[in-house]
Amino acid sequence: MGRTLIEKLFDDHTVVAREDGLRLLHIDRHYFHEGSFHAFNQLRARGLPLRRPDLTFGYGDHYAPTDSRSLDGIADSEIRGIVETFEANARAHGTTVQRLADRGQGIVHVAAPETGLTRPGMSVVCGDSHTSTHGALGALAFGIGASEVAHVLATQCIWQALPAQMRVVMTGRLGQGATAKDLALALIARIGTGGGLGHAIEFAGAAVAALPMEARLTLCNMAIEAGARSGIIAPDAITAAYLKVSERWAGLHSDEDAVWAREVTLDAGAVRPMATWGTSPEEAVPLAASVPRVTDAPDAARASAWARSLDYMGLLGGEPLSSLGIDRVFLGSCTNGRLSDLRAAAAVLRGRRIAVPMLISPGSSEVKRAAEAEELHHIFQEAGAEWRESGCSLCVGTNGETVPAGERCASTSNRNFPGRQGRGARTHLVSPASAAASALAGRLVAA
Ligand SMILES: CC(C)[C@H](C(=O)O)[C@@H](O)C(=O)O
Ligand code: SF4
Repeated sequence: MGRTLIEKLFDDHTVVAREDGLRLLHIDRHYFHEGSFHAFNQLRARGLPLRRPDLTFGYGDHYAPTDSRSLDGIADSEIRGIVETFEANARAHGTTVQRLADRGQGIVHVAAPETGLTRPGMSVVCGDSHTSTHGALGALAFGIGASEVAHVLATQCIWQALPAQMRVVMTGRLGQGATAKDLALALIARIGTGGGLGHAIEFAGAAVAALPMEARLTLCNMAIEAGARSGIIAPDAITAAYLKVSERWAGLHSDEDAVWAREVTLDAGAVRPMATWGTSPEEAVPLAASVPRVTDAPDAARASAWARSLDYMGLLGGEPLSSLGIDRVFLGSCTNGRLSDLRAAAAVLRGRRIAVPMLISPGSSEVKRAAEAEELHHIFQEAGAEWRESGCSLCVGTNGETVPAGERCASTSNRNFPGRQGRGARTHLVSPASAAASALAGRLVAA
């Protein structure tokens, strides 16, 4: 029987296979950020050394201030303490670490792939759900919990069950003005945030094959919002060009006769620029459409979820999205903080002035340097936007940057749960081009 790419990578990394189906997998890359301090505490409590400092890489991202690159620039002593602990743990265990002022600093899911650390065929884990991003490079990549992080620190291995295999085939060519972010939102709107639960998703089809690498990273990043723990795309010539290598990774693809527990087909040509209207990534519609009414809900469960979402978002239902005034815009995050994302926004903003505040945080310090080399920052600043340093920033607000309660924010990040960008903040997830167009209009619109 044929195997899927994920099944092959599981087999390749299996050290021990237990009778109950659990496998002990060897981990090729373990990335960590400030949030992994619990795991380092567990390691210390048990008096264990770090098994493979050479395969463990730290990135300061969640608590990174975007207005300064020095620890002293962090006014909040609790936040400063978390960043200090992160750096101290890396130092104590001799890992590579990207601190605030280091050239390689950035959001782990942006900075690690761009330096070629994540490669096809590898197993990659991080104590962070969006580790699925790295699957865009043909790696078996998934987020793990704190006690699992401790296990990896101590053994460089992890026990895992093989997930069910799901294939999402995206046919045709991406529609006019639509991006990988819109593809992801359209998929999640269709299958729901539980659509990929218990599954690893392989993205395939002509529309996926045509996506540049940064767009693939965006797509796999959002696999977790569809409920899956992993997203993966078979490596090809685009992967090789991105990594600047000539390999072709023979065998790193699903066999023709592989068996899929679930298959979904999406016509990419029909996908339009999307936005979320509610408090779940599945509550998304085309920007040209209207907010749904509770009475449109397909079932009673959805009707009550929608009612709660509309209430939190300050909406009645029925409003055209383009009539919704916004208070601010965030461009950044591990979903859409890469150079191509900044270019897409700059193309919309060039020579124009924004109507509402816009904060731009590049996904990594390298993205920042590359954008400045192209003078994108001048376009942003002349448009009136704030050009900041790299970090998770307004995606999650753990660095202290938040959206004030009641404000509506068009954001290129990946989550819109209540309070995600700050207590009472109202998030509308969009692509970089739509975020820029919305900043100009002061309303939610497509470019
Ligand atoms: C803080 C971290 C563990 C969390 C995650 O797992 O994804 C964060 O990155 C997020 O996006 O919510
Ligand atoms: S940018 Fe957002 S989604 Fe990505 S790792 Fe940071 S907090 Fe999580």
